[in-house]
Amino acid sequence: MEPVRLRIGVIGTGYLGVTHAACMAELGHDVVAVDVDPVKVARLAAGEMPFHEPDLGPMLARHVRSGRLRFGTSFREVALNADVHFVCVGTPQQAGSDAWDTSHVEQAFRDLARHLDHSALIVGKSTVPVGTAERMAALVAEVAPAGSRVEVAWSPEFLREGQAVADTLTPDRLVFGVSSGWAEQMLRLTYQPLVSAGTAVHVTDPATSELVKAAANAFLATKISFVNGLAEICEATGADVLALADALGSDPRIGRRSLHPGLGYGGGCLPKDLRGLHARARELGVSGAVSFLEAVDDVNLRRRRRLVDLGLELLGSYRGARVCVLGASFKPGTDDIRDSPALHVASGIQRAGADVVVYDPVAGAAVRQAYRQLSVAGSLDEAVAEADLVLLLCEWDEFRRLDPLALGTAVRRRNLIDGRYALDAKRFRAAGWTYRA
Ligand SMILES: NC(=O)c1ccc[n+]([C@@H]2O[C@H](COP(=O)([O-])OP(=O)(O)OC[C@H]3O[C@@H](n4cnc5c(N)ncnc54)[C@H](O)[C@@H]3O)[C@@H](O)[C@H]2O)c1
Ligand SMILES: O=c1ccn([C@@H]2O[C@H](COP(=O)(O)OP(=O)(O)O[C@H]3O[C@H](CO)[C@@H](O)[C@H](O)[C@H]3O)[C@@H](O)[C@H]2O)c(=O)[nH]1
Repeated sequence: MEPVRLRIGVIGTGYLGVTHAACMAELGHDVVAVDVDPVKVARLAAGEMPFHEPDLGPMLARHVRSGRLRFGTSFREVALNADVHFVCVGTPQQAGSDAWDTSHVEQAFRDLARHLDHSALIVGKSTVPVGTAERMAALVAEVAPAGSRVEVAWSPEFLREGQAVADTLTPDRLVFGVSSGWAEQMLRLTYQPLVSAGTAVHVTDPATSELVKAAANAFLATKISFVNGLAEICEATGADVLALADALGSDPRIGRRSLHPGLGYGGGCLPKDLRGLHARARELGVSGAVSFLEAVDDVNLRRRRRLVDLGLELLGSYRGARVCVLGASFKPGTDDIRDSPALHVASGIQRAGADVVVYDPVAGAAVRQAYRQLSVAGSLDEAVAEADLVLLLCEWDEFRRLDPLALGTAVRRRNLIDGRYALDAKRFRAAGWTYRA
């Protein structure tokens, strides 16, 4: 089947929206994207990336130059120039509650639908509480101009930051939560090159598709906390958690991926989606059925406290000590510092009286803006100089290559905590380091 050139709208140009918009252009569609942040839109319209994501910059610039990908702030413009719209706005955790804040989603549907006077499909991609698609369909019916035919579907996104382009263009699966054959057909046409290439397509109802996404992230978080709980038993007994994870993960029913122990999960997705699912279950009166999600969250946060305590054990006191934190983003490959475990630990150690200096290969600017109280080094050498304790909290390749001898001459005391099990303990111990993971 020949690829079809569709007119695609993208609402929200954050990590998900920009990736989705550029990849839709890459699949051959004409794309127009809108956001409420005019500064971000101006940068994107000039072909510039507002955040760090490997491989995305050149693709974005190429499609902006060719005119196939456009950015703006006018919902009317998007409504007039597209037939399939993807809503990619943020759904952060509500202040003072575990629930997802869906106000941006509601606003986006409202602002788009009131301009849609033709036949169109609005596809939610944001991660939301189950039942949101149904609510949005009712909202659209209320605000769309009389005579228009606008349908709502939900197709959650599973991309990982740092691999966002590859995950979008070669996903494990596509999930189409639709209420009609027409909506399914529009989504199949949108993703036609991927469907033709054999990507698994799961066609279901919107509510199930919303739950698939929340369940996937809750399951990944559970795997990570499971191995991290065992890491603490290993610490108490001298057992080797990496060997345990390898042996456990080689059972295909369990799998080795997302079973890497360490400081635990952070970012703009896993923490808030786990809590959001639990909060939704509470609203539905079934929270007991997923009560383990609370334990998953507790184990995850316990890892951060445990790391602060471990540093104290090594130093005796944080007062007057210089502590170097390597890595600030929530994982390598991104400058995203939302719910960053590394920065949570860095702030805790600073509050305990240490002089903390943070270094990250790409997230330095974001840290300077959001954590004004932390000092941020411009280079690895500057960060490690005269340190009493080095903490590796995000496993960038630059840190994996650290030479224990060279590092040993830069610091004041050879204390190292490898919060991500990324370094060779034997090499560091042989070079005189007190190494803990
Ligand atoms: N980041 C990821 O890797 C990823 C992957 C899969 C799913 N998701 C989900 O996708 C959604 C977006 O996540 P993100 O990481 O891209 O968030 P983000 O904060 O990076 O981006 C959200 C964008 O939406 C814009 N926005 C807010 N309200 C708007 C409105 N009414 N109209 C238009 N634009 C609006 C914001 O200005 C911002 O640019 C969330 O639900 C998230 O859980 C994210
Ligand atoms: O074995 C592992 C794997 C990950 N992590 C940590 O877990 C967090 C999340 O990692 P990852 O899942 O790779 O990153 P995200 O980009 O947050 O992606 C998750 O969240 C996205 C947003 O919903 C989903 O689309 C993805 O499928 C889902 O993997 C990071 O802090 C990692 O350091 C571990 O500690 N151990």
